[in-house]
Amino acid sequence: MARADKLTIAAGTPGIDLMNAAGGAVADVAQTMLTTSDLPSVLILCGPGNNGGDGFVAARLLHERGLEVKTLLLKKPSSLKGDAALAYAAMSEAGVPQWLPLTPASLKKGLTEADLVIDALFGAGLDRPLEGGMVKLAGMVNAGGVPVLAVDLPSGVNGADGSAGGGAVRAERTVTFFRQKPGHLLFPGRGFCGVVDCVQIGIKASVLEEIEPDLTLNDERLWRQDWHSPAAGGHKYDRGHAVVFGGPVHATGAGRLAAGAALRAGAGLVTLACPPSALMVNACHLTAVMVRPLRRGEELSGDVEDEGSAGPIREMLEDKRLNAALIGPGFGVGPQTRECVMAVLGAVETAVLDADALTSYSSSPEALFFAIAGCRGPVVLTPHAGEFRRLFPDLFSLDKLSAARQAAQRSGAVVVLKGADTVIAAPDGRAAINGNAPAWLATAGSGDVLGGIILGLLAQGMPGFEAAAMGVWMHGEAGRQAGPGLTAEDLAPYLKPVIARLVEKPGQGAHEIR
Ligand SMILES: NC(=O)C1=CN([C@@H]2O[C@H](COP(=O)(O)OP(=O)(O)OC[C@H]3O[C@@H](n4cnc5c(N)ncnc54)[C@H](O)[C@@H]3O)[C@@H](O)[C@H]2O)[C@@H](O)CC1
Ligand SMILES: [K+]
Repeated sequence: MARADKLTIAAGTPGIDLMNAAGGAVADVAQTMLTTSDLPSVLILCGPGNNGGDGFVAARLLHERGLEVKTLLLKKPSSLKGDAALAYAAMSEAGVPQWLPLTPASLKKGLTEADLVIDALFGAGLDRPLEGGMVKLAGMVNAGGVPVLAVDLPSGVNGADGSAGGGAVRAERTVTFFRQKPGHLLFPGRGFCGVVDCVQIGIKASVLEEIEPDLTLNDERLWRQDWHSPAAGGHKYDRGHAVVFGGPVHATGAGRLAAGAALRAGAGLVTLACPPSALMVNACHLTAVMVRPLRRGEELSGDVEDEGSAGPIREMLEDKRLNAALIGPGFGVGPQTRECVMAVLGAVETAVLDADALTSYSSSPEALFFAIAGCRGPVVLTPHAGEFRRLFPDLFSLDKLSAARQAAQRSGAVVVLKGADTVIAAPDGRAAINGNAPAWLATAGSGDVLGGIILGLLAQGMPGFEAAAMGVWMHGEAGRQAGPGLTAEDLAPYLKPVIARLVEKPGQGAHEIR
């Protein structure tokens, strides 16, 4: 954002114009939040930098529009610099009532009188967690029972990574500028933002051509051009033949959920390969998905090395029409699983590794990364936080974005670090943060469906990062469509309307974040 501002200012737009546009947008949203009182009263908390500057602009405009405005300042106006100083001067000139210092006493009184609080304390310039007196003031705002509109970011939230180590102001709405920031999408920051409005203030999208951001919000602009509807004269084999390696008779559901989702996501054919003892139960539940018995030393206990356990997998994958594989869900943890993962990575074009396939490498992650390096096409890892920690113990303490990015670089795989704010990261440094997942998606089997969707997209020939990102997005959309009370079984059918909408919306051009 700092570079976007700088480039815009260098191209001839004065910084104060940007600030006036930003403060104007804040004032507009503030008014939409004030519908009940005849003479609404707005309490504006202004910090020492340009975030405070946006607050001064909003104060001036709301005062000019006849609202009662009260400003509490963290620092004396004489310490203000640049655009913030200009905005303060304009506010004073407009006759906004005299400011007061922000103290627990002035805040307490202000909160009893206000219909709305505008938090313009810290935005993009937050350079450390809130501490001491600031923590107390944020706590008072949060306990005050008055709705809060945050300017750019709720004060205390780090825009770059979503951390909020010292706590933060809890906003009902947040107005941000030009583009959403990671802090609006990543938890815990996201939890403080409320509804986020992203408004345009005169920064041209063309500045991004120079900045070349390698981080985006995960939506169709990222991957739509890499996904194609079936060709009119096409054949099912044009869209790949995916294989899911399923678990033993007591753990068949995960593989079935994944296989069904892969087919629904558009793979031409899907085969579920499972131990012979599990064949009947899978066959009883599946129709369009094919089943195939595959002996893999299942009679041996999980901790016994068995060189031969992966032989049948190798044999099966000699059929080169089987171009994409998923292994891990319900598969079991142990050396046999490692054997099978090695066989898959050595033979198939592209693969998704999930659940037990990841956990089986807890004590030897380097062996997995070595095998990934030897795989012909993209490999996607889909760990949840626990699986991630087992595979990348030293990265777990990092913020989610850095953790996923470093994991992708280290493993050579596309990493989908799952959660309410799933991060998708590629080994080349690109990353996307997902924002469409409803809380209802946190349910048993949901991850198996996600693995299956990504598998289905890979089978169709999509590149790894785009397939993973699109899969995560489709999973979120299906969850939204399925709605409250959903279970994992509901998700695959709800992919149908999601895909229908994508088909109706071909070719994407330049874009603006809403
Ligand atoms: N031209 C521009 O740069 C524009 C900036 N805009 C606004 O400017 C903001 C960024 O302004 P700044 O870079 O001045 O930064 P901020 O105003 O967000 O904060 C910086 C100030 O806060 C202090 N600070 C940081 N963390 C603190 C903490 N934990 N406790 C106490 N003090 C702390 C810093 O020492 C510094 O004085 C954006 O968030 C946005 O609201 C908008 O007006 C649009 C145009
Ligand atoms: K703020």
